Amino acid sequence: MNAPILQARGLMRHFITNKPLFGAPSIVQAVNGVDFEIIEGETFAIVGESGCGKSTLARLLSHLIEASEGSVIYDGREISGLTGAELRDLRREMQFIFQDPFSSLNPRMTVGALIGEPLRIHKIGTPAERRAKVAELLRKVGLRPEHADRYPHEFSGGQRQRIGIARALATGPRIVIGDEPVSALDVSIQAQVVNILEDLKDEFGLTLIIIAHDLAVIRHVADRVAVMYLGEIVELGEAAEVFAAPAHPYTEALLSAIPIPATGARKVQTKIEGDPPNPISPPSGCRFHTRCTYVQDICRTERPQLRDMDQGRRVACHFADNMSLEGIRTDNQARPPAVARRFARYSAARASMTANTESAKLEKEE
Ligand SMILES: Nc1ncnc2c1ncn2[C@@H]1O[C@H](COP(=O)(O)OP(=O)(O)OP(=O)(O)O)[C@@H](O)[C@H]1O
Repeated sequence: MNAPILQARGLMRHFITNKPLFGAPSIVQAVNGVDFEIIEGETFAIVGESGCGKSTLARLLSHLIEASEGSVIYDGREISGLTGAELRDLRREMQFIFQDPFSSLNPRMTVGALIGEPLRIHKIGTPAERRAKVAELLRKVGLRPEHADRYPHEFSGGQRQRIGIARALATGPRIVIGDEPVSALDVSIQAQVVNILEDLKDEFGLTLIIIAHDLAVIRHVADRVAVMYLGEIVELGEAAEVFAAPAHPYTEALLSAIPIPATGARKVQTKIEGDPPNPISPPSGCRFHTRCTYVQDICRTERPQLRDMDQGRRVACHFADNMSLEGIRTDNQARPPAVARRFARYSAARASMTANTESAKLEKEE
């Protein structure tokens, strides 16, 4: 059974901006209290519109920035307390792939130096071993060892992102976080790069966290998906099932904007109008109520909690109930085998976490 490798608990990050609103400093609620766990070996996607807090969440998970409140637990340890060797281990074990392959690679370094740099920083191997590792990684991402002597500008966008992937894999990480890893690339090569990432994930036994504003990018690769709106998670569940039957009106609206592959047409079921509200002054009640087709009075005043529904799904909506999940197969037998396996793994991990939390509570009480 795979255990949770990363957990967010009541995670919050607020920024104080320099632009005062009515004379007082403004506070941007970039991430506003999120709870979830990522299971070792899964591909976990975080999706939502631009500005909803995805990148801030990724930076919190990897301890690149401090949380305002709440905690991140990596492999059973709270990361805010890590220092020295433990912090270096975390940096080695958790690597990033950035959005823009044009600006994220230093143009003055050769590809070999770029891929080998994390090995040098972490003092892994001799120079000869590092060169051999660079050659191996170049092959793994579909490039050639002789490309090590060239410079990033000699490569296409897709090739540069492969170089970024090779660099991320150099230190043998356990978790790779791709922050919009393909959104700067031509649509025709996005799938290639995502597939390489997925293949390498299986080969190296990685846990993959993919951040995307475009659901089409993660549709075929994510095991589970967390949908964010204005700093909060509004829906979380098995990707195949969230895609088949979205329970939150925002997820439904996001999905309706995905082009239908055969025709390129957009399947418009639910309209999502306007831009997301400003996270400096988010709407009261449900943050999505100003754009929700199904809005009711209660949505304007009471904030819905993220609650457990059927089949590991968690949803924050006053009106999401089991009815909206009726399209989902209820018995594990009827699921496609891969989904059934992942679901079993996830349910078992959740059950063990709940049991651990309960026994910790009991110990505390005793
Ligand atoms: N250092 C910062 N100081 C002030 N505000 C910030 C800072 N970093 C992020 N924000 C604000 O926090 C909110 C969330 O930003 P974030 O970059 O995490 O969103 P995102 O979903 O990743 O968006 P995008 O896809 O456009 O990068 C935005 O309103 C952003 O302007």
